[in-house]
Order: sequence, then structure tokens, then C-alpha cells
Amino acid sequence: MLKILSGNQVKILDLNHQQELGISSLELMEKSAHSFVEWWAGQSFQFEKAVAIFVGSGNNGGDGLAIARLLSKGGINVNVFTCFDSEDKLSPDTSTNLNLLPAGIPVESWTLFDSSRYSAVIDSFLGVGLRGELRPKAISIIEKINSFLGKGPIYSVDLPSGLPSDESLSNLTPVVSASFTLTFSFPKLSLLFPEHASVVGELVLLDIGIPDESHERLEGENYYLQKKDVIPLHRRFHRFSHKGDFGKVLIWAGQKGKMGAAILAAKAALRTGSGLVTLQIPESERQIIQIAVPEAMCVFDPVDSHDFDAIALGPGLGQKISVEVLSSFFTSTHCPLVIDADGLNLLASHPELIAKIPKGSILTPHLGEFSRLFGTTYSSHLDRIKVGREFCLKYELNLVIKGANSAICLADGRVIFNSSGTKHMATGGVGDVLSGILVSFLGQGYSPISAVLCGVYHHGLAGEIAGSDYGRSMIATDLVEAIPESFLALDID
Ligand SMILES: NC(=O)C1=CN([C@@H]2O[C@H](COP(=O)(O)OP(=O)(O)OC[C@H]3O[C@@H](n4cnc5c(N)ncnc54)[C@H](OP(=O)(O)O)[C@@H]3O)[C@@H](O)[C@H]2O)[C@H](O)CC1
Ligand SMILES: [K+]
Repeated sequence: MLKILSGNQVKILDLNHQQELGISSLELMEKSAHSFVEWWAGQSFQFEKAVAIFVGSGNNGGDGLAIARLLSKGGINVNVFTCFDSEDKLSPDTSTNLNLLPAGIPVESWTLFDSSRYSAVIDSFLGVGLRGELRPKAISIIEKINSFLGKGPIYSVDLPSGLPSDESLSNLTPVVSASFTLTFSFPKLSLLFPEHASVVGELVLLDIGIPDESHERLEGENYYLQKKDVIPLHRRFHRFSHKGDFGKVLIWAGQKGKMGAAILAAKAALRTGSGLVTLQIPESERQIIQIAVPEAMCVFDPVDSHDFDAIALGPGLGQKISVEVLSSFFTSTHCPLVIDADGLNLLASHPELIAKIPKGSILTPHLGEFSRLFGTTYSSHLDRIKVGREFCLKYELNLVIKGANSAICLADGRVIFNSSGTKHMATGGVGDVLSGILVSFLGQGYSPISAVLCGVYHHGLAGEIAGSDYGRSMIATDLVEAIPESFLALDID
């Protein structure tokens, strides 16, 4: 799995890579520029006017100069806008790239940029080298770049200029508001925070040939979950496998008027491959379940939890369950649980029960549920993750902080950011689907860590698949129906 390093570690990463493979920093910059231009070529852009490229004096600016040369070579009309006072301020590789720029490319001061004359802007002013408060001139440059907003796309190189790589900003005013951020080697941590979504735009990770192992050798507990990581975690079944091998799961969910949550969770568990799904629901609501999900069984009284391989608790449940019932359920249950929605709200009201939850269980709060569970509203994702991580280490639980790039805090102290998903998943019932997917993997004998990684990744991928068909019209049922395609995309049968 790809480790997410800090901005300060980028220089060490590059140096190690250079020493091991004999690649110079200039060659690495060239690779970065090539990866950007290859991505660009795959987008089939049709721009009528020129592309403006803002370049700073550090290596982020050097990337921009190399990109300018390569785009121009490919027939694209580019103008370079320099964000430095004198050439002796340039980093050595940036200076080399300025000298390599073909004579025909106009090079002007950033002050002369007229937003009406360009079709697109590339922002390679500041990258991971930003330190401390932005100086006034840098703020003016960022405002100049942002004067292009509404006139065309802004492509930020590595980071939107002004965004620190590892901090959470409460005020995003002096930050470039990118349409796309194309980040090299690993996603910088701050690109994954919900409070920065408006300046990051679409996030694209570009490979510049530094292997995952080189990242792994450096300190850090944050990781980025990708398709290649998830494939080997799946259990393989054979032709003699029977429905018992695929697990017996219980979903304790639903109340009058909220049976949709129970239906979505049950359907998701079945589509993820559960052999037997039982719903624990109020008896008055049984008909809707038997009609909507004929494959599922229903029970109406508390059951013996030993009969199940995994249990999900919470979707549409309401909060009428007594603390005594919940306490004895946790104490008598030994299989891992998935706790969501009202299950989390019950825990928020009775935090003394948290220590009784079976180890390895998975809690899946969205940001609102997270605030209730931890008793504070966090505006900084960095703070949220820190608290979540300590919680998981203390109680040996796993936590999925849901959202774009869901952050998964594992019981072993790692924090894993998911790469799959789409903005179209922000619709009712999508969380219930995740509960069903997770309990299904747990029931199939996956370890809690494999279950949470596979589950969160599939959920996002199914969302992408359904989103590509339905766009903003996507509903949670479409996501359930896309689960089979997400298995096909990973070649899991
Ligand atoms: N492995 C990789 O990912 C590679 C990434 N590359 C690119 O390199 C940059 C990092 O380059 P670096 O030279 O370390 O730093 P930057 O270009 O991001 O920033 C340096 C400039 O920032 C100015 N600065 C710093 N702090 C401030 C501030 N508070 N206000 C205003 N300006 C600031 C600094 O100016 P000084 O006057 O302080 O020197 C520099 O101008 C990375 O992001 C990638 O894009 C490599 O190309 C290949 C490998
Ligand atoms: K930048």
C-alpha cells in the first residue's frame, strides 16, 4: 500500500531514489512533467486560446517550465508567467528548465496576466516547499491566478498553490482554487481533507516511477488504498464451496418508516456474496422485507448471536433500545460487528458501552455521527483523524470516517485513505449499503482489516460505476446494483 509521506519527506524520498537508481533530480522533474503531459494528452482537450503557466522559483516552478516545453512540443500554445523577481533565486533544476524553454514561448511577469486571453491555467507556483504564512506578494499572485475562476479550468501541479501539504486550513482565501490537482508520487495529506475540497477539485495521482517500497521505508502511519491493494485481500472460493462458507450474517435494523435502510443493507450483503442473511426487525414490518428482499429471512425477537458469523447493528434502527439490552448484546457476542447510524447514536448516548464492543468491530460514522460519538464538532480533519486513531488503538476497533476519500482508522494504528468513490454518492441510503457490504465480508471469514479495506473500496467503486451511468440522479439502489460490476472490475469471481 502506498504510504502518504509529509511534504518534508519528499526531498528524502527523491534523494534515496536518486541514489538507488542513479536518477538525477532533473530527470525526476522531467518524469513528473511527462506524467502530467501524458495525462493531459488523454483528456482530448480542445482549447481555442493559449494555456497560461504560472511558475515559481522552486522545483514546483521547474515542473511547470518542463510542462510548458513538452506541451509546446505537442503543438499547444503556451505562455509562461514568472512569479519570481530574479533568475538567481531559482532552484538549480528550475534554472536548467528555464534555459531549456524554446525561444518562441512568451515569458512574462505574473503581473501582466490578462485572464481574458487564455483558455486554461496551469498553476506551478508553489508545491510542498511552502513554509509558514504566505508572504504578501505570494497572496497577490494567488489572487491573480484565481482571477481566472469562471473563465476556464485551473490545473494545479502537485498542490493548489498556497495549500500546505500537511495542515488543515480554516481559511482558504489565499489558496488557488483548482479544477484539477495533479499530484506526484503520493497524494499529499491535505488534498484528502473535506475542508479543502473546494480548492483541490478533482484529484489525480500521477506515478513518477518511485515504487511503493521506497515510500514504505520512511516514517508515517498514513496510507492510500488503491485497486492493486484490495485484489489480493479477497478470499477465493471453489466449486465445492456451499452457502455456509459464504457466511451467516444478521442485520439488526429498521423501524416503522425506516425499513428502507434495512432493505438496502440486506440487498448489499447479498450482492457482496453472503450465503445467508437474516434481518432482526419489528414483526409489524415483516411484509415489506419479504416482498423487497425474498432472499432474506426475518426474526422478531432477540436471537442467539452465536448463530452468526458477523452482525450489523444500526441502519434505521431508532434509539429505543435500552442500555441493558445493548450491554448484554455486546457482552454475549463474540463475532465482529458493524455499527452504523442509530447504533452509533446509541453509543454516543452511552459511551460506557464502547469498551464492551467485540474487538475488531467496525464503526462507520459520517462526519455528523463522528461529532456526536466524540462529543465535539471538528473543523479540522487532521484533529478528527488524530482522535479517531487514538480511539481505535485504545479499544482495538476499526473506524471508517465516511466521506470523499473515507479515512479508515485501523485497530493497528494505521490510517488508510480510500481512493475510490464519486461526488454522486452523497445521497440517502448509501451508508446503509456500506454496512451491508462490510458485514458480508466479515461473515465470509475476512479478517476485520481485510473486510474494512475491501468493503470501503468496493463501496466507492460501485459508486463510481453507478455514478458513470446515472450521474447526479444516482440513488443508493443503483449502488447496490453496481456491486456485481465492481467485483468484475477487480476480476473477483
Ligand atoms: N518526488 C516528487 O514528488 C517530486 C516533486 N517535484 C516537485 O518539487 C516540488 C517541491 O519543490 P521545492 O523546491 O522543494 O518547493 P516548492 O517549489 O514547492 O516551493 C519553494 C518556493 O516556495 C517559496 N515559498 C516558501 N514558503 C513561502 C511563503 N511562506 N510565502 C511565499 N513563498 C514561499 C519559496 O520561496 P523562498 O523565497 O522562500 O525560497 C520557493 O520559491 C513539489 O511540490 C513538486 O512539484 C520535483 O519536480 C520532482 C520530484
Ligand atoms: K502548485
